[in-house]
Amino acid sequence: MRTPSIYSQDDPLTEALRPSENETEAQRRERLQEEAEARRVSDKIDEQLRLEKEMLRRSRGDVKLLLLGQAESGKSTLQKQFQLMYKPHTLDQERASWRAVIYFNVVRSIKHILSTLESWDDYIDENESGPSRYVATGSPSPGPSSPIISPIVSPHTPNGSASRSTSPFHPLANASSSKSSVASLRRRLSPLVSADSQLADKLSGGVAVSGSGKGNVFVRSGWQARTIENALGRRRARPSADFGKPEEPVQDPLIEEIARMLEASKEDIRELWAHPTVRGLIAKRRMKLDEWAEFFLRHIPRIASADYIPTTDDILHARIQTMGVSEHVFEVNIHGKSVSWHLFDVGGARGQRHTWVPYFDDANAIIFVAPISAFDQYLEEDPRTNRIDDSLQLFTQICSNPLLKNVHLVLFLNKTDLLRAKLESGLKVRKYITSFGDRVNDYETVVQYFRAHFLQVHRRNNENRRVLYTHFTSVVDTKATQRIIGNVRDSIFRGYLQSAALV
Ligand SMILES: Nc1nc2c(ncn2[C@@H]2O[C@H](COP(=O)(O)OP(=O)(O)OP(=O)(O)O)[C@@H](O)[C@H]2O)c(=O)[nH]1
Ligand SMILES: [Mg+2]
Repeated sequence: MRTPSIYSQDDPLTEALRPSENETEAQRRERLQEEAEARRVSDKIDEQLRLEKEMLRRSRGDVKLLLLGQAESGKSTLQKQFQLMYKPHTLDQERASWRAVIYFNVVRSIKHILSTLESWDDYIDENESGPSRYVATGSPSPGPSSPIISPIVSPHTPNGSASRSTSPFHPLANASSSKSSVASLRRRLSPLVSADSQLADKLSGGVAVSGSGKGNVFVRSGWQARTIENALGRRRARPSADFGKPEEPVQDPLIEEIARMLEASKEDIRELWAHPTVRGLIAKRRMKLDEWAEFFLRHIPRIASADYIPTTDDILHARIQTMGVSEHVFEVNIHGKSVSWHLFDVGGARGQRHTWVPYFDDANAIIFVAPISAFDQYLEEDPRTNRIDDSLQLFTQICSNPLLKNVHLVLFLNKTDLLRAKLESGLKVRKYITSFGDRVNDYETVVQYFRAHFLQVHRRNNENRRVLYTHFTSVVDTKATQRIIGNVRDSIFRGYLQSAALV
């Protein structure tokens, strides 16, 4: 009896390949061997096809969520909140790496304070006097083309410091007694300040990015593992029982040196921060500090201590610009079913926005983050453009983009904590946005005013009659943000199931 063969009875090819009647025993063994090999290869191909199909099916089931918005709007901070919610142990593992970013934020802030003080000192030396009106430096600028709101052109120079005012209310006018103390603080802090560029190089891997604003440091996805640990070429071995515990601080020589300098300068930094001249400049808004600068300088005794490990709150306040697009994957449990969510956190500066487009094709949802505290701020990349107006223009582009017409759209009107603080400190919206007019300058009126502008943009660019979900947020507030993330997750998933049912 013949050994079962892979050849079928009715197939013409099989018929052609059928072994001859007078096949020898050796030929038969060889043929069976070849058939077994062919079967093995065929099974392997089948298995590969099956796996590919399964992967395709699974990837079709994944949710792709883009975080969009201008630079400093809070996208990466929101991403950290997702990480905290769905992969908290990974934040613990990278906790020590954030020390370098926070040191960098502190050093840059001190540098900014000292250089602003220097520019006012120069003014004092020149001993000018004149009308108390801000004048924008550089060539006269017409402002952005067709703004959506009516912002006033920036009164500030691109580096964020006020242009030289000739105000008789000069904040240093009565501060000559503290002037020498500023000079000695500057001298004592100069070694720390000059470490700024080395720190920047360490974080960015020496990559300078043009056309993206401040000249701040950009980092690519996964920098925590690459830049700090790989720079050392080693990672501290940990017993497996320690898995998931906070990472041991990595002994990077530069970071340790800066930690030492910070500890030695702790008192000087505290003194500089509390200095009446600095207080005066800040109160009179002649010195504008980044939000994170205020947060970290307030906590300097803790941050400058030798055994400092960043808290979760510190990590949420740390500032580092995103370069390109970085993907974060989370397993999200919905109704007992685990679904992979791919979160794409993008760089929001103008020079980075072209990198978003390849991700538009298969996005399911967008969270557009707009910082509504920024009504008195201007783009670093283009100091003529009011930041709220830039957000509205960007939101118009997103709402009207044909590639995104079926995407579930969520709007975060963010930094409401900072907005509230600005309004409470007496800052007037109409000073920066003339169309605000004589409305009441309180929190509720202002947030509804900005919300109405975003809703109007959406209404005017809404052929598909999709719903816009809006939330007032402060994404550094973990408890409130996690509740909102829960809501957003459910609404995105409902929208996602509906669109899947239509396919
Ligand atoms: N107080 C306060 N600070 C916030 C809020 N959202 C973000 N921040 C801070 O604002 C800074 C900028 O936030 P990021 O999340 O880095 O901004 P981004 O949108 O990712 O910026 P790019 O990566 O440049 O596009 C960080 O220092 C955050 O801690 C908020 O709601 N309130
Ligand atoms: Mg970012």
